[in-house]
Amino acid sequence: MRKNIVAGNWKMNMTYQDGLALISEITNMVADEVTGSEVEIVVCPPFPLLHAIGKQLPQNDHFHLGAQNCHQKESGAYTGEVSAKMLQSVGVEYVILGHSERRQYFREDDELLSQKLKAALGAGLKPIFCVGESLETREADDTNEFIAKQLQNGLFHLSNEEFDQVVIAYEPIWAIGTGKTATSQQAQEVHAFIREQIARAYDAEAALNTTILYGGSANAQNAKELFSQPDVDGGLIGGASLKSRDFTEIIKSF
Ligand SMILES: O=C[C@H](O)COP(=O)(O)O
Repeated sequence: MRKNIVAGNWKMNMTYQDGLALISEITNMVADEVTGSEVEIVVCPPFPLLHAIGKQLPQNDHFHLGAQNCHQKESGAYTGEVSAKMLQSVGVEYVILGHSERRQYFREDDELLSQKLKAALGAGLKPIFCVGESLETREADDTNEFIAKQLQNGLFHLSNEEFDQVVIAYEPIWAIGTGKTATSQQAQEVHAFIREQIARAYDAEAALNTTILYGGSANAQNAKELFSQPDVDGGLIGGASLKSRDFTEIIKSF
């Protein structure tokens, strides 16, 4: 079901104490703003903070807990890893998969991501699946081809029922953490293209019902313009999700 979502990806930031202080500020600031609105806020802290942050989230339809990664297996001898089932057991509802930082630094490829998607869905989690091109790809005018391939190889093997649970995040790599945001027109073009690809792989209804978020230097100043685009359903926010005032402003941008 298509929704307006603002997801905060804290990445590898925040100690336990800092995280609790941040979430308390966010929930206090946001409380009145979201009453009557339909926006979903997904908070994605690092693993050690998940349970405690989940406990601090108001028990209403607006706040949801997300993780930043999961392992592809359900359990076993995988030292240092965390399974989707473990995440689900501490109240996690969403999990970010295919983030460009994981593709780049941890060599996660389409094959592995396909397995992670299955594991997440099998544990009842909703994947936030990231796609996005490098600057080189954009400058070579290959953005659409690249995104189509990421969707085809990483995501479109899912059944209709599985795909129904997925949120897509378009995150141009050149815009992540660089302060260089895609223009609202650039974001809209790619989001519309992603919807076309979904319609081809599944059907028009699936395309219409999929939530597609934009990520990459989204902030309190540009969120309104980005979110006003017809195919942009919200944002996956990195840096600005670590500042309560900025994150609240972004949430208010719908
Ligand atoms: O997951 C979030 C994205 O990577 C965007 O990060 P950013 O808002 O710091 O550019």
